[in-house]
Amino acid sequence: MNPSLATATAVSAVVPSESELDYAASCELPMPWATFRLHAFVEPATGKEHVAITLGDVGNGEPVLARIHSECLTGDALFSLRCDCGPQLEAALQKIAEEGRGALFYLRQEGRGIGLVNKIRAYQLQDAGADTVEANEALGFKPDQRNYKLCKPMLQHLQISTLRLMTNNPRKITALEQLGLKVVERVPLVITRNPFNERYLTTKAAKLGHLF
Ligand SMILES: Nc1nc2c(ncn2[C@@H]2O[C@H](COP(=O)(O)OP(=O)(O)OP(=O)(O)O)[C@@H](O)[C@H]2O)c(=O)[nH]1
Ligand SMILES: [Zn+2]
Repeated sequence: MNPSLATATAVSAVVPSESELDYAASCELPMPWATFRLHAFVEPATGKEHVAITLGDVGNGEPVLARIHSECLTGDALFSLRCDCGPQLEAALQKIAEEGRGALFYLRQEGRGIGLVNKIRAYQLQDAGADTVEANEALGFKPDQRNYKLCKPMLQHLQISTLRLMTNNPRKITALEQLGLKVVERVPLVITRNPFNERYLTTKAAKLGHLF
């Protein structure tokens, strides 16, 4: 690689920016199901790094099969059975590969926006009997602190205008529509229950409106 190009790219990633989200770089990402494309973005206000993973021609105007996935280190990377995040991530990438076209947005809003350490505090309260909503509230947080506004510049960058969204969460669709984004279809993403996530999934349906 040309060394002057490497320097220019690295410097541009740290130049202060007033935009909501800056595109940084993209590369090929071979996965077990297909070779996807990985796009990196930086949120100047927080320094958080977000990614989108795409397959096929997502910018051709046709609705895009998409997953907007919130970070869950325990479920996505550490095989935790307390939630359904890891299997949902895998199922979404598999469905996109089956269609040959789609996008997954991996947003760094761990623990429904409260962060990893607070999520572990919430799990500790759940080990003592609280449900997932009560635990957030006991820590002084709303049940769901997430914000999907970063999806807008990511979608614009990828020239995606309409989504067929893989989710069981109707509040996520409402939040996206309030941002002016078009969701033309909800594609369910239901994962097999296990004894460890049973109560969590039941609480999500009863208190957070998830459809299973
Ligand atoms: N605060 C908190 N966050 C959790 C807990 N369990 C999972 N999470 C986080 O919840 C987020 C995923 O939320 P879900 O409700 O499973 O999914 P969703 O994105 O709202 O809905 P789907 O699109 O149907 O998956 C991730 O950021 C996880 O880290 C918990 O008990 N407490
Ligand atoms: Zn999870």
